[in-house]
Amino acid sequence: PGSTDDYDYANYHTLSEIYSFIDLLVKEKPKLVSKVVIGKSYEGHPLNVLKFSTGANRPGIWIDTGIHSREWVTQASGTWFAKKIATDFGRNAALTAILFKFDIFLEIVTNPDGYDYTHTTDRMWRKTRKPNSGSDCVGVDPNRNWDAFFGGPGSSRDPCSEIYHGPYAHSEPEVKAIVDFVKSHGNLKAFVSIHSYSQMLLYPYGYTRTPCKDQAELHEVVRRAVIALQRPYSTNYKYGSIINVVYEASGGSIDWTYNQGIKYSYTFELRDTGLYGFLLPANQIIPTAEETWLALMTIMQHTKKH
Ligand SMILES: O=C(NO)N[C@@H](Cc1ccccc1)C(=O)O
Ligand SMILES: [Zn+2]
Repeated sequence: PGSTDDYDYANYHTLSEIYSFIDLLVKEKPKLVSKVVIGKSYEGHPLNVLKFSTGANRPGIWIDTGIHSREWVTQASGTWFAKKIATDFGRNAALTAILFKFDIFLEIVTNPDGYDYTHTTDRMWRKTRKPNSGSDCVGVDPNRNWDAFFGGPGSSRDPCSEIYHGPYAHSEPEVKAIVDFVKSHGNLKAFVSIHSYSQMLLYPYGYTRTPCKDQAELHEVVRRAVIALQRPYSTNYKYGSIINVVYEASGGSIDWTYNQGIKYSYTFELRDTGLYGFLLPANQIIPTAEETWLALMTIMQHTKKH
């Protein structure tokens, strides 16, 4: 399309269509939006991060979608978030205030090789697409590859497993690129990783039942975020720590970011609760993105106040 106004937010798109959207948004809003390439995927696709910034040396808020490639409503929601931020800046007081205090970094296609593969070959692909030496099975679970109790329970050493943790922590270029970005930026105040499905809003830890030190505060934030999310379409979310609400999982991204000192580390599990699962109908993209945005605004406003 000639403009991001004409992009079809109510449909799923290919990798190249999303890359074109990203470049178009940067072209339309050069003062607010820029593209930061934080690395390359195994197959050589650029790891594109949209940066929304109103000035230099701001603390940052990170949002990633699509780390698991089959979770298509997340990349679609990420695209909608990008347009929402660009549209609301200067119009919505709360979002404008957030952007005067924080940069927002949004990685829409966090696993491009896997995403392309779900379009061409296997719609249900979850992992990266790097071959595993000594195995016919391809790919590592990018949400088990982080240096947070790496290789622990709730991950697998079997390259054929959907939760294979990889040969070593940060072995996957898609993960290493974010790790390096987080470390080099050095001033991220919130880190949100968006998955589907189950309708849950989660905070650390996944690898231990020991409550994280900020558990009370994080729980209060997600409680309020879920209430905000519920308003438009009465979508009900469960919330709490990963291990309590979902299952034990080691090597997860937000456990690592939390241990890096990024207190406001959260994972979303978007719609639905299993009726369609990963194959969520396209007509639910916009409602899902709209309700999720309300929860994200709650999280970002809390981050701004503390
Ligand atoms: O993949 C999904 N849902 O998409 N479930 C997540 C659950 C989770 C979330 C956060 C940290 C660890 C584990 C997973 O990676 O297994
Ligand atoms: Zn996932």
